[in-house]
Amino acid sequence: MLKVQNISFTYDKIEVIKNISFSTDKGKYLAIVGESGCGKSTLLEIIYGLLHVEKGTVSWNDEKLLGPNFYLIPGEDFMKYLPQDFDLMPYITVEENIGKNISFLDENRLDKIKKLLDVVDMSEFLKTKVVNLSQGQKQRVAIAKVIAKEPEVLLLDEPFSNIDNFRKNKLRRNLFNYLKSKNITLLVATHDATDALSFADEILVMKDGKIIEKNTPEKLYQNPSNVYVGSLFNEINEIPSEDLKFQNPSKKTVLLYPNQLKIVGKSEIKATVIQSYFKGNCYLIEAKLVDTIIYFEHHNSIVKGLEIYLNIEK
Ligand SMILES: Nc1ncnc2c1ncn2[C@@H]1O[C@H](COP(=O)(O)OP(=O)(O)OP(=O)(O)O)[C@@H](O)[C@H]1O
Repeated sequence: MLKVQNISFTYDKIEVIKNISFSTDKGKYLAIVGESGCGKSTLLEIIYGLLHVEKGTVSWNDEKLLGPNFYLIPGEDFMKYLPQDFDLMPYITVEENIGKNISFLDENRLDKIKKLLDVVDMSEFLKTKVVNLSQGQKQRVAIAKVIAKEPEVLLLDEPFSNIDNFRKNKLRRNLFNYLKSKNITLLVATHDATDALSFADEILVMKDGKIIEKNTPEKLYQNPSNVYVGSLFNEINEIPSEDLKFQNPSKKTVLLYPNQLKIVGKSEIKATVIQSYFKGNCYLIEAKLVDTIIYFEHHNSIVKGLEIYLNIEK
């Protein structure tokens, strides 16, 4: 089990990690999400041992990790970290880069390199020098290199930030399934809702250096505690309960995803259409409900100014 207890960290007198505690079990994938600057990368750097913390501890299987003041080379042997600015050696080949993390004594060295390149869909670049790759291709090689050592714990910071959508879906399916099959404990800092919702065992939500939620993807998505949490996964509406004609509401506002509002022939909820945005599988309709701008999904675009009636889908 990876355990983080009461960690705080300060950059230039500004506290950017504020008394954080959490744990995650071996073989689990914990996604770390939150707005830019909330402290995701700093947290990963602390866990890996790049940053020294005055307060708090990080432990793996009940053994306390000692941090950068105790090691000349940062990082623990059983752990690997892929930062946002992945470091590869540009003037050697993809094979040689990945090979740096596999022993020369390993009889299956080349097979292992090929298998890793298969995971990241880069097989045809085995003999290519890294300098001749695109940013997205470099990122895929960096992922292959970091998993080559089969660490017990893997920390990834925005691992698919340079990968196009066309390739991203296949890549993350391959990678997350591969890591699961190896029982590698995974922490991923990400802005991508799919990385977290579709693959993580649990999601940790950060805001201003603190953890504000930790739960399964289903529970977080279906019952977001506030608009900040919901908006990390999807467009979300925060609508005054009275505008939705709720009788004796328990809360002043209600959080609803766009697919939870449906146009009906007649209802008590009347809104005026402002704009329609094509989303591929549907249109996202922007409308005004009393004084609130709301968004809902519809199969057609709707002309500006039209008055429509809405119902809430359970
Ligand atoms: N080297 C540094 N010196 C001073 N402040 C820093 C340094 N690195 C990060 N910070 C600050 O620490 C806070 C947390 O930064 P961090 O990079 O951990 O956020 P993040 O959630 O990973 O952001 P992003 O999603 O944009 O990568 C930010 O306010 C940032 O400005």
